[in-house]
Amino acid sequence: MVHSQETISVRRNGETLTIGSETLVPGDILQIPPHGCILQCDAILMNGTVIVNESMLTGESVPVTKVALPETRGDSEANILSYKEHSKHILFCGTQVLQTRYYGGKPVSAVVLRTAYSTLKGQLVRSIMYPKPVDFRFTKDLFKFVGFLSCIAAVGFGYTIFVMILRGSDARKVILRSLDIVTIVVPPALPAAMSIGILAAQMRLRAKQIFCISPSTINTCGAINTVCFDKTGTLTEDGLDFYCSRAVFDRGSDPERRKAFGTEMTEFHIDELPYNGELLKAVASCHSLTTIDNEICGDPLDLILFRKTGWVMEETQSDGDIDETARYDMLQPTVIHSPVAHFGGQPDCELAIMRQFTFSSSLQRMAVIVHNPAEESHQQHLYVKGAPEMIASLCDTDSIPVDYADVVNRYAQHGYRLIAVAKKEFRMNFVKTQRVKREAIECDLTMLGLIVMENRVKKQTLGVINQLTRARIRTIMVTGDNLLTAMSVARECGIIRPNKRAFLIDKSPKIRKDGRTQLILRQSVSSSEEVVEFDNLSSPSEIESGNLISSSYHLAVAGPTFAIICDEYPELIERLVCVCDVFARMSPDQKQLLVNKLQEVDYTVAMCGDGANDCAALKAAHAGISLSEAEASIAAPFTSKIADIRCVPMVIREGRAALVTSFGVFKYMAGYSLTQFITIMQLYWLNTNLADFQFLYIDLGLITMVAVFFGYTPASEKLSHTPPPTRLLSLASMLSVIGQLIIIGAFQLFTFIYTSQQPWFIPYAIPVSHDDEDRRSMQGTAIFCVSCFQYITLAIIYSKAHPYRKPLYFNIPLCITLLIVTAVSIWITVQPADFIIDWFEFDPIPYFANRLFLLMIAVISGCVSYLYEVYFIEHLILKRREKIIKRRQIATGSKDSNRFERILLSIGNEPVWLRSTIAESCASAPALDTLVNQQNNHRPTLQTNGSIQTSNTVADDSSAHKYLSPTNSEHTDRSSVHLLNSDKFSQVSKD
Ligand SMILES: Nc1ncnc2c1ncn2[C@@H]1O[C@H](COP(=O)(O)OP(=O)(O)OP(=O)(O)O)[C@@H](O)[C@H]1O
Repeated sequence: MVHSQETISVRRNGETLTIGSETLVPGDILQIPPHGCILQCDAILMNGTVIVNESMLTGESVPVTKVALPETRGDSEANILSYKEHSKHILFCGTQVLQTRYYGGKPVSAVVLRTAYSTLKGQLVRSIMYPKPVDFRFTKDLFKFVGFLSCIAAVGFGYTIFVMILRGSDARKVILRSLDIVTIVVPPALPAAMSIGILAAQMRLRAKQIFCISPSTINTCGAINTVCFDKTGTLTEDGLDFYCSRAVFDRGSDPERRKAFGTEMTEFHIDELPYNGELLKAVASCHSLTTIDNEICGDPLDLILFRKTGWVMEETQSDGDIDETARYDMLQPTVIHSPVAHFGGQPDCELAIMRQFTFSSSLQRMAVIVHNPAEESHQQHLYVKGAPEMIASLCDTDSIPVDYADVVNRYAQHGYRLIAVAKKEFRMNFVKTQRVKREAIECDLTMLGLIVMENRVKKQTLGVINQLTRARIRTIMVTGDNLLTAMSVARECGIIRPNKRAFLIDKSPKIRKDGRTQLILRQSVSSSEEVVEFDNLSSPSEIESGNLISSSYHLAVAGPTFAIICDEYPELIERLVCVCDVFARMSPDQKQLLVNKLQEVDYTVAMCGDGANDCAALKAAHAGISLSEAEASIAAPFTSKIADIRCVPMVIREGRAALVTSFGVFKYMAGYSLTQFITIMQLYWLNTNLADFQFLYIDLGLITMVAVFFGYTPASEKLSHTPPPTRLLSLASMLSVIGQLIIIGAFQLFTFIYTSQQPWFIPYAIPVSHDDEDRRSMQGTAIFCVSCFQYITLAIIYSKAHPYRKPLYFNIPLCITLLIVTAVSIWITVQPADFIIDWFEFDPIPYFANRLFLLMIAVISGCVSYLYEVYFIEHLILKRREKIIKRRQIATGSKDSNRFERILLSIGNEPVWLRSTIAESCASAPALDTLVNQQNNHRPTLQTNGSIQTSNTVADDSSAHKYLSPTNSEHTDRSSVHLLNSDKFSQVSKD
């Protein structure tokens, strides 16, 4: 079965894969489209043929083979491109690596492949690897405008035939001239000219270490109004710091207090840990690290934890005798052991990793089966580590401390990243361990403890988020991490503004009367300790009038609740994505779904991320920006070598500059062709034409040179409040081009008439011979001279692009070109040399005063054009547009508030209003009825200005902070989103 269509869609259905209605069986051959695709379970397929094998159908986990890798090149972009270019077949499929290439200055290691592999495994075919084609209104408008120009060409075509026949021209001349008109009106150089701004922007981005593999996306970036950020590695540092571990101890016979967390341990000491140091053994063995060039590589989290244990990893036969790439074929497992006590001593503990279940974002966990050689041969240990909720759901409830949720929430609400660790012991022989299904053994686990990691916000993050907010670009966090951690980080980095209240939507165990899951809204109380700089963000009146993209509230939601809303409340989803700013515990598919939903409500979305779990969203977004050179960059059109989010405003600024450049070039090219069209129409009336040299001077000297340098004006340093127009066929653009043509046409006509009225005027005589056509006419000479300045005026007018580009004088090559052509045009007009008269086939204007008068006509024409553009188009039309945008933003602001209100109402059909408190405050918690009153006071009400207001009786931030601060003083230096603790807070129902 050969599939040669552009895209293939392969769906998993039970144990089979299908393409459309056809079911794949082993042995089937798939032809992969040039841009590649990801198959469900075992393969990233790149441009080639793949034979379907058994493991692809069953989704079996198979080890990745390491292959020899060629020399790497330093240039990151070249590597990305060559990676894409050369990975023609399959990166890995089944048990074989068919082809592997170097990438991003480093070999594509087994680790990278494994990460991608594990992320993809078990999921439906998600995406084509290459960025999707850009669907942008600008391109559509472009085609429409070219269609409009073709109509004008058709009119000119008809006119030419009519005039030529009227003047008695022969058929050859009629055909030649009428077809000439078509090439004049629809300039063939238009596509090349249009890409100049994009190329210049791409070069500037490259200089800033941002590489773009899909240049057409640059223009789209000019219209970005929403940016989704991944959290870990994007907003926060990639490298985490180990903060502490909290082991679970057995505290005796009281079933209530049997399992409890021990104190915070900043070091792993085997003798201080319960269960014989199982937590340490789990942390040391449960990872997917590998050695490349004698260096341990892999997931940063795994790396930090492994280093913290101080244990040693020995991959198969790492004595140098065996080639690194051949080791995966050997059966001997990787061994990790505790450090040797002294020189020549034996390690206390040695563990062999028999099987690895790699980390998966959707499963939120990874696991290993390990064997201790000192134990009986069939005795195996399973160590699992992952998201606390996920691990808890796989554990025996008896093994989970009662305060588990409290402890997890307390760390999470201060922005710590948590990993839970669990174990299981079982007996199984080696062969079975290789075959056993993951789900079959990852159950009935014993909780070993929590690992707490510090995940600091990058120092550049806050500034960039503020910059985007000032430019009224919406920022959203979409992360796979815990909701409370996400909200804390969102507040710290300014996505949740310090002056705003945050609510989170949660699912309740209750079912509504209509059979849908009941949703509840919880309120988070913000700490006011972090003051985010607003600079000149907005005047208070602007905020009051709702002139900000977001309303006065922030909403947050976690993946599982998001899934329920998608399934059971489809009518809410559109409103939700308009007002919700934090999306946590999102699986890779949900990240992509969110981007799609935002696009459906007409947002132009950029996604910035770094992990394999962001690939789908990076590809789905209008502009995907990858901060990593690993797998994310394959899906994203932009890859920043500098791994922080400063690249986002840079890309948007360059995108805006490129977009306005494309607009400018297009209007310039349209203006030029129509100006020439007007000139030609008049000359055809006389049955003459411009001379070859005149055409050459206009096309090469004036148009091509100007068009080449047009895009070199750098992007403005500041992100302006209003985005550039994205519609080519907007009122302003159309009025500009048409108005300029009327002005240009009027002045040319005046020149034509003026010349023919002069006493020295000699009318054009139609030549007798066809072979040596004499095109010299006085009107032709006069119009040519005036039109040269009109082209220059158009270039000056259309290369202005404040506030998206710097002023024209920053574009030195263009300024020099304009100065040279102006000087040459003055010379040609006022005092042409004999050879110029000869080459340009002038019928010279005899008197200097008249030639000067022509120059004056050109100057007046230029001034009128300039004033028309500046005062009529920019001040009247574009300023009005800005006002309309502002008004719309106000309307959107209140619409968002309305949406928010409606969400509250929809959720609150049977409202359960929840007041946030935590364990410590419960002792002094007010009585239930007090809480009911308080809660009702907190109910948001819609204000006249459309914003939502809660009562002033909300506990002030400082008191909330006093209540909610954890005992450890180190916590206080982190911004916190103080949220309810699900078990301990007082739940207040208003039904
Ligand atoms: N190497 C790992 N081993 C085990 N569990 C992990 C590992 N890395 C992450 N986790 C857990 O799985 C969860 C989901 O991880 P995922 O990579 O999808 O998102 P993230 O890294 O937390 O956030 P982001 O989407 O912002 O990068 C994490 O919150 C963490 O609890």
